[in-house]
Amino acid sequence: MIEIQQLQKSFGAHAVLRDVSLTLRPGTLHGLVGANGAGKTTLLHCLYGLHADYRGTIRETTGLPVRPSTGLLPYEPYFYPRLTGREYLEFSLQARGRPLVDFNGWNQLLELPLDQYAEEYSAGMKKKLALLALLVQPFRYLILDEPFNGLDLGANLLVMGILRRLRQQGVGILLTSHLLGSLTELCDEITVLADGRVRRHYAAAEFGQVAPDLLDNFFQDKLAQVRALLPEATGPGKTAAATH
Ligand SMILES: Nc1ncnc2c1ncn2[C@@H]1O[C@H](COP(=O)(O)OP(=O)(O)OP(=O)(O)O)[C@@H](O)[C@H]1O
Repeated sequence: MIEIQQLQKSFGAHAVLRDVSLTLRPGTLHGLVGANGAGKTTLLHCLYGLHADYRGTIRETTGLPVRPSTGLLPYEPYFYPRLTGREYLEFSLQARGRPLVDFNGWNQLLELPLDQYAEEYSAGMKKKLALLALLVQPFRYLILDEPFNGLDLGANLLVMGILRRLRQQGVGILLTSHLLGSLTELCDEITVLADGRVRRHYAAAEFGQVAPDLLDNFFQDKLAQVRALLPEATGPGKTAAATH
């Protein structure tokens, strides 16, 4: 199990994470929700060791370091120029000191042109390639930053099926998404971040409360402002906006 306790991370004077504690258990899917800028990516980067200058503790309860047993799917995967998809996969394995494997089985699912330069892939294809690089390796934990973002409908369903299967095999998966429906369908628990803190942690039985809470806590005043900016139409065939 990975335990994050009282995590604090700032960029200069900007305190992004003020006090965040959560756990990632093997064999569970843990969803992380929060508004744009809430600090989700920052949290994942601290967890993966991309930021070292945080306060608080992040530890695997066995005492082993987190990084060697963890794979990260970045929000926007980056690929070196003039590297084919296949070469990127090979590089990913070599960087971890793993032997090369046959990519064909997984790629029959994701259908990427592996002999084309990765930098020339579409955004969705880049996401799939970064995901493929994780799927061909054994990891105890996966950290997935917006795994559904940019994927087509079929790939979304496929990835959901893959994540369920990995969970069943004991992998602990922490993922961010703005697609609340996907998270409630998939996850065992959901943590909502706001103001640099855990606003609330939800067990699966409480998922029905996530959307109403988000609406109540964060958006009710904004919806009132939308109603003020776009008043209800008054006459037949007329819009309020058109009367301005
Ligand atoms: N390298 C950086 N330098 C300075 N500020 C940063 C840096 N990275 C992130 N931030 C700031 O930290 C805050 C949290 O950013 P982060 O990317 O973690 O949010 P997020 O919850 O993942 O947002 P989104 O839903 O838009 O992806 C933002 O205000 C952002 O501007």
